[in-house]
Amino acid sequence: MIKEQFREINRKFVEKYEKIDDSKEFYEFMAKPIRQSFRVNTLKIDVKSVVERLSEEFELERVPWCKEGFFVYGEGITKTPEFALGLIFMQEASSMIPPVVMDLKENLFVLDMAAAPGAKTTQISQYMNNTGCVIANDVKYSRLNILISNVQKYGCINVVVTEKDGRYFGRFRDTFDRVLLDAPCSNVGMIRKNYKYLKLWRQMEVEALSRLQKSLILAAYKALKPKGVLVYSTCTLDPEENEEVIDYLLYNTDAKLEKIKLPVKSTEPILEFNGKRYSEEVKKCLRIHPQDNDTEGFFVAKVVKP
Ligand SMILES: C[S@@+](CC[C@H](N)C(=O)[O-])C[C@H]1O[C@@H](n2cnc3c(N)ncnc32)[C@H](O)[C@@H]1O
Repeated sequence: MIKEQFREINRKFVEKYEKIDDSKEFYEFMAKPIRQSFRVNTLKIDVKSVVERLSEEFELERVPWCKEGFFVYGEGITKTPEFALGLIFMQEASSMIPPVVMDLKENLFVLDMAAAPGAKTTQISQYMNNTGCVIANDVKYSRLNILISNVQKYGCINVVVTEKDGRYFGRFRDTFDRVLLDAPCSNVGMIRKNYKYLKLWRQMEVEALSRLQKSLILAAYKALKPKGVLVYSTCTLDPEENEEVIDYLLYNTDAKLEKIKLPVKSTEPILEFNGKRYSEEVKKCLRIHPQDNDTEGFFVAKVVKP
């Protein structure tokens, strides 16, 4: 049984996840290899042309919640000229959601607080049609090369890359029209991609990340303009890194949550965990378990500033 295999690798993980999702499907999908998907880069080409050409070689299936997104079946998509030329970006389907719900349009001032390697930065730039300005920031010098090379490869001329701790941006009060905090997290959603994330998972690390995420989201909210939109996302399923972070923001600021309406299946957000009760408002967040849509596990919250 898959759960028992998981237990052999990381007993504490299974003990905790018995309280989050103990279904057979959860473990089945956690062990199943992830489907490949890509997003068409409409800064360089239209969706129809790419789909027509790639359909000669691959079976494609639309991602229901992202009109430029496709699942791809068959080997070799990263060996195609489309990939080499930056016409498609290999991106996990659930990770396409945050830019889709940011209400992006031309000429906005946007902060992508934790941006490397740039999947969402390039998607944001694309939705702004290369206008306005996107500050794509990451704290890790070693990850900036890949961020910069993706920005160049995908033809994003409205992006400026910075190397700061995300909390630095809190000083720019009421500045950005949109902020994305795609936070560093314990990567439980990525276990499907690589079992190393199961081996590496530690509750102590989850708690440390939760503290970091709370300070990052507070800075992100400070930097947001009134009437602006802040999107918070993680690719993990631990409530301390998801609902608890959003509950913390709601408790400490005047932030409001907006319900995310997309054609995507989801799991009820968690309202109470280990004796901590969260605001009922967190019901508006999107908690995606791997079996919901056969994707990575993912969490998204859409916040607005009055
Ligand atoms: C989930 S990844 C971001 C993925 C990226 N948004 C994308 O779509 O390609 C989280 C990122 O947060 C960065 N990070 C970690 N701590 C940070 C901090 N204090 N401030 C800013 N970025 C941070 C990591 O280096 C990592 O690149």
